[in-house]
Amino acid sequence: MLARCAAETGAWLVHYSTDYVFDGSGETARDEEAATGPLSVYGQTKLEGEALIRASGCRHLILRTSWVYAARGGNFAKTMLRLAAERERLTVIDDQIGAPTGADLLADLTAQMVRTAVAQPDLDLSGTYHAVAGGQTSWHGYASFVVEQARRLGRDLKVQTIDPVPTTAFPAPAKRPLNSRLDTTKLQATFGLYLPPWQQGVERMLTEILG
Ligand SMILES: NC(=O)C1=CN([C@@H]2O[C@H](COP(=O)(O)OP(=O)(O)OC[C@H]3O[C@@H](n4cnc5c(N)ncnc54)[C@H](OP(=O)(O)O)[C@@H]3O)[C@@H](O)[C@H]2O)C=CC1
Ligand SMILES: Cc1cn([C@H]2C[C@H](O)[C@@H](COP(=O)(O)OP(=O)(O)O[C@H]3O[C@@H](C)C(=O)[C@@H](O)[C@H]3O)O2)c(=O)[nH]c1=O
Repeated sequence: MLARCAAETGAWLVHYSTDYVFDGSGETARDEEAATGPLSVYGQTKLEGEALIRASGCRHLILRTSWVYAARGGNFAKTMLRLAAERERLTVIDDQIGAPTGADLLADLTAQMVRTAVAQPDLDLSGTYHAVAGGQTSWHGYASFVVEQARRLGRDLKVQTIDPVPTTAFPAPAKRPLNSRLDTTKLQATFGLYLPPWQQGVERMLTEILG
């Protein structure tokens, strides 16, 4: 419906999509042209949303992102902080690889992209872009970084050990992709934007909530 309205009025539509549109095979970063293959209903419906937007003919920016966090609301980092305060031992998956991405970074990117797209209609910047922070890690690497930084910021945590475990040790009703690496070359080259390493944004969020 939003896409139809945007097509009728000539408005731009910004849509946030996900790494979960892919099947997570392999070990290299996927670009926007890579074949999709969602493993879950969530990924499938996100992919269908993308397709409907493209088919509507509206001008759009589809931003595929991953592992989103913010200072407000719930997220994986906050779950880890809570569990690390309660328990001596955590077990965290180390074979799913991706990039934690801050909602603030996404907001900045979106603002810049919309400004450029609207100012230069002849360039036809409508399309799909991978939008994640730089670098990569596992959920285990992410959790370890959060605990280390929280301690640096003076938080007293009970946790002594963070055990790395494979996905198979963490049964979940919805399957998650193992490889969530997204190649952001297109976004950076098209809009001249820099994507900082994921640690920078996570550090900033922790300083905001703990500092
Ligand atoms: N979290 C992640 O790691 C990732 C998320 N995304 C995408 O980002 C988007 C946001 O995800 P996330 O922040 O995790 O989701 P949340 O569930 O945390 O937030 C969804 C927000 O949408 C609002 N909302 C839901 N339904 C409606 C509706 N019918 N009308 C108006 N508002 C509505 C909710 O309002 P209320 O609080 O009032 O219910 C809530 O504020 C989704 O499209 C998701 O697919 C993509 C990649 C990664
Ligand atoms: C709580 C916990 C989770 N985990 C694992 C399970 C899971 O694979 C991973 C992250 O858990 P979450 O439930 O936060 O993950 P999840 O909700 O699947 O996160 C995803 O959300 C959707 C919206 C997206 O689009 C994705 O990009 C991604 O961010 O951490 C552990 O290994 N140990 C733990 O103690």
